[in-house]
Amino acid sequence: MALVLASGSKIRSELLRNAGVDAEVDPAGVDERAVEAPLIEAGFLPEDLALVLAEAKADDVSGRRPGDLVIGADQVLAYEGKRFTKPEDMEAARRQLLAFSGRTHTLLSAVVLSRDGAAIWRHVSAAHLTMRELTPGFVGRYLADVGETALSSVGAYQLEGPGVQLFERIEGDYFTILGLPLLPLFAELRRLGVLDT
Ligand SMILES: Nc1nc2c(ncn2[C@H]2C[C@H](O)[C@@H](COP(=O)(O)OP(=O)(O)OP(=O)(O)O)O2)c(=O)[nH]1
Repeated sequence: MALVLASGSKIRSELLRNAGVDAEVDPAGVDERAVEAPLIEAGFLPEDLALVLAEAKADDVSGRRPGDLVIGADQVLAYEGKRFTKPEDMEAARRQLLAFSGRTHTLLSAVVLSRDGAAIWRHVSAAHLTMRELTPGFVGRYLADVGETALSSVGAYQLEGPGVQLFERIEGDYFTILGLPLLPLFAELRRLGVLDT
């Protein structure tokens, strides 16, 4: 039985590797926008959207890898009742950061374990991040500094990098913010006998 990460996210595979957890990377082939469209229509909450998408990815990969244990994850940003995905381009990233300036947004990170195409464990956690008042000049210099990496994160920042300079307060788990709530995931992997106790 292999442990598999159904994600193309660099940070997610990095977090597992740095934690000494061997997981084979096998990104899911799920059209996230198609999966979520009817759910958004139906008024699903952001945390439920994240869970559904994480489960869709885990089920997609575990369905074609009999017997393997597959980790699916998804992160959604919620702000004033709206859901944000990764910014399309640098201009969208600039607008998004200025809109969040001085306000608090929430990151919801869901993680699901699936085997043989069915979920066996689900978890979602939230973190609340308060940005300090940002000037257009600062945002411009920040984006020039980080470049296109701003587009690989749902909030247009990487907390472990210069993104931390955007914030005045953070409530919640660091790994939830990076996109993979390691502590509850590892507790379940220990319970399943996959990780050493
Ligand atoms: N390095 C870094 N990445 C972050 C941070 N906050 C969010 N992210 C990343 C984690 C995920 O890769 C991405 C959230 O988007 P998704 O959950 O849709 O995952 P993504 O499309 O990247 O990969 P996947 O759908 O799992 O194949 O944002 C951060 O502070 N640092």
